[in-house]
Amino acid sequence: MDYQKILDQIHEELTYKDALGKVASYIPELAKVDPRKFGMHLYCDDASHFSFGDSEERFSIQSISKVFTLTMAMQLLGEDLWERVDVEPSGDPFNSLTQLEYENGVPRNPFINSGALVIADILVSNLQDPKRELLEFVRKLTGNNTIDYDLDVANSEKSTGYRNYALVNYMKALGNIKNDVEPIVDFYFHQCSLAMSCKELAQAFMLFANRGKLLETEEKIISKTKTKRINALMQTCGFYDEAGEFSFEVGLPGKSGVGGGIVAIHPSKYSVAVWSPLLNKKGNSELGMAALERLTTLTGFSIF
Ligand SMILES: NC(=O)CC[C@H](N)C(=O)O
Repeated sequence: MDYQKILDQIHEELTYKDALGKVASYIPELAKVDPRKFGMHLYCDDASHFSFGDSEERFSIQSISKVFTLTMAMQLLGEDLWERVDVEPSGDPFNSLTQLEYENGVPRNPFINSGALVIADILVSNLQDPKRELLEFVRKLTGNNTIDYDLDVANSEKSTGYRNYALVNYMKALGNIKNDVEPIVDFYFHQCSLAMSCKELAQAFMLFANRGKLLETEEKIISKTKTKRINALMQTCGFYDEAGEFSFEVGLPGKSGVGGGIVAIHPSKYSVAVWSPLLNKKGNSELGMAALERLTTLTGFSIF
């Protein structure tokens, strides 16, 4: 498969000029990002790399970080985790409060904000220094020790993160949060501020395309069963109330973030990341979704 040729075609076909989406502005620091940015990186299971555009420029990975924290929490708690968070698509926006009301404070899944905040609570309970351990985990997956939090983004979100504070407070009132509110949201805003490039995200997510092992060393990070479950959750819940649309158009497990990044994997073939900060109304990258639709159409392969 000539992946570079396919990526070049995608680069030629798609431009920010045709996109109707908008850069996220509810986190003030994200509003400063250049809307013309567009990059894509595909990492193949034979260790070859293919890319175009701004694929090596770091951006705020935002909700993509929820896959890393879920992986860490699954390692720590095993099956007990599912008593605190469910595994069903929400059909609601990522920051919705309403479902919690009639579902007793148990979030629908770990990829909506409420679910990720419960995961953050679990990591705060079980780890000495969760921010450092998350950083170490992501650095290990990428083999890159320069990956770090963007403190301007973390502080910016903290200053406007009323909904996330509300979600934690509400779940605490309903008994599904164990720690104080502040350390949980502090960890959550940091995880969302992780700055990574498409190349680094594709490297980090290869684990999920490679049955839980690092590609370079074959070191096992998580079991095949956990890998299967994380991929299933990305497939059904990775795009909030647009998870069906992403499955329909692209047909791969994936995860998006309001920084404009999307990562997807094709088990036993590749991991791929794309970045364009222009978001559609559901908070997913408009060009990113289009690029991945073209990828599975032009290659003729998806998981379906
Ligand atoms: N969908 C996202 O990427 C949302 C993450 C963002 N930090 C928030 O909590 O609102």
